[in-house]
Amino acid sequence: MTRFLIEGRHPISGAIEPKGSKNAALPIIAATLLTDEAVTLTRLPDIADVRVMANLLQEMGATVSPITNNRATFRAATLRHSAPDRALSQAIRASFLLAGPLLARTGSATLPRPGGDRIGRRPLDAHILAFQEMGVEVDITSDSYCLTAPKGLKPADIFLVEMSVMATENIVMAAVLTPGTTHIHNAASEPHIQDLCQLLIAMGARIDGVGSNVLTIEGVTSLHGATHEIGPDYLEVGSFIGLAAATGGDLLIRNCRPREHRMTAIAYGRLGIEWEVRGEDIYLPRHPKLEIREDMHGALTKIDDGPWPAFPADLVSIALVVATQAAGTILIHEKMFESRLFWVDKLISMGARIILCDPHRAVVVGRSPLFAQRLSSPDIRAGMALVIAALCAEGQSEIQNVEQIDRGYERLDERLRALGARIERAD
Ligand SMILES: CC(=O)N[C@H]1[C@@H](OP(=O)(O)OP(=O)(O)OC[C@H]2O[C@@H](n3ccc(=O)[nH]c3=O)[C@H](O)[C@@H]2O)O[C@H](CO)[C@@H](O)[C@@H]1O
Ligand SMILES: C=C(OP(=O)(O)O)C(=O)O
Repeated sequence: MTRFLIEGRHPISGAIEPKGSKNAALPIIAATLLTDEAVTLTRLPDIADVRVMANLLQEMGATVSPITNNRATFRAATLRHSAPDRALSQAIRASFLLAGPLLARTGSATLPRPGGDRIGRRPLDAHILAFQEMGVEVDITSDSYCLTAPKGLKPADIFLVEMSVMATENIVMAAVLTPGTTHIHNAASEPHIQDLCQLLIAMGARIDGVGSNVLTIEGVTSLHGATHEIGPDYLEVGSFIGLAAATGGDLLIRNCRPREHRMTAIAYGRLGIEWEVRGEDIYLPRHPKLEIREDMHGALTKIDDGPWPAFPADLVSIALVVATQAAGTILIHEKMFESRLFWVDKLISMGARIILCDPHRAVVVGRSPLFAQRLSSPDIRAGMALVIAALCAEGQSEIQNVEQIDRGYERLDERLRALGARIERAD
């Protein structure tokens, strides 16, 4: 089990560039199955989840070049089967994104229950119900989903039962090769969904409404190869902003699409964090003292999450750890995942003053001096939040199960060392 050894209380300083978005790269790799031609991806994050997804494609018969300088080429000239490897599928949530492209290309897909972060129930109902509207026959057992479209996929006027990110992506990928017009209402619209749609359009797909909650897809008979640059990971950017602010550092984040951070600026503003937009860069000055901003009339403020463009669920753990370093009191309300906040007991063991009211709400009383601890990373974002806590804490902390962090952040230790952090990797 890989560990990080972190010595706290050394502010970071310097410049960093975000890697490509994990949550864009994963559906985009799945989308390369929609053509028999080559698709080249640049700014592809070299992270564990991407390698698992690439292995899943290879095992089905696609060729995948090694990832070199964040660039790789995928080609699914022929496919040997449509039942992705069980063990690999169970390692990542995004394996279920193979369902849409496999149904469109081969008329069938057999997948186990996917893996990924254990942060709540994480239903797949929105995917399955929408596939059924497209004519897919579904056989669900306790641990697998067998999907078949014996008469081919049919276009549909779909209203998703919830604004699910991966369900939207799966249905878009199924619909681009389905003759006729498919509408997806109540579609999710996160930057990674927009990124997937841009790749599909570059491959010849016809999609209207990108970035909105209603997508209209005119099916085409075939898609062709393309070269596509993946967008910067706004979750990595939000994590770096939180890390720099909490440790009292200053940071220039290059080439990070500041327009994708307007809601994060509002939420982080409640923690006293402010930054300058410099073209495509964000400059975060040193914040000698973070102070939680009260709402009008001195009311206690809150940070809560929701589907885009609301504050992203994947930044809730980061906001929570930053709040422990800001003077004042704040409610953190995680509305989407039932079990995402349970890791706060680890922060409490480091000295943080937090009341976990119920699985969705935590009250943080800030400015706690944190003390080093030996901790295990429960999921990607809580793992990153623990790294931030350790960088703020007095003494040397050990964070175990770094494999979770490596799923989503490329070479985090090396990149933070370049900013002055005292962090080492150990086996
Ligand atoms: C590979 C990938 O892209 N994973 C992301 C994707 O997961 P994923 O696509 O699995 O997440 P979903 O959008 O389906 O749902 C996330 C959670 O939010 C709940 N929900 C969703 C929509 C809604 O309107 N109301 C509601 O309560 C769902 O029941 C679920 O518990 O989106 C999540 C939500 O942004 C992110 O945390 C994950 O990092
Ligand atoms: C929840 C996350 O990822 P996944 O959906 O891949 O488990 C995440 O990126 O924070």
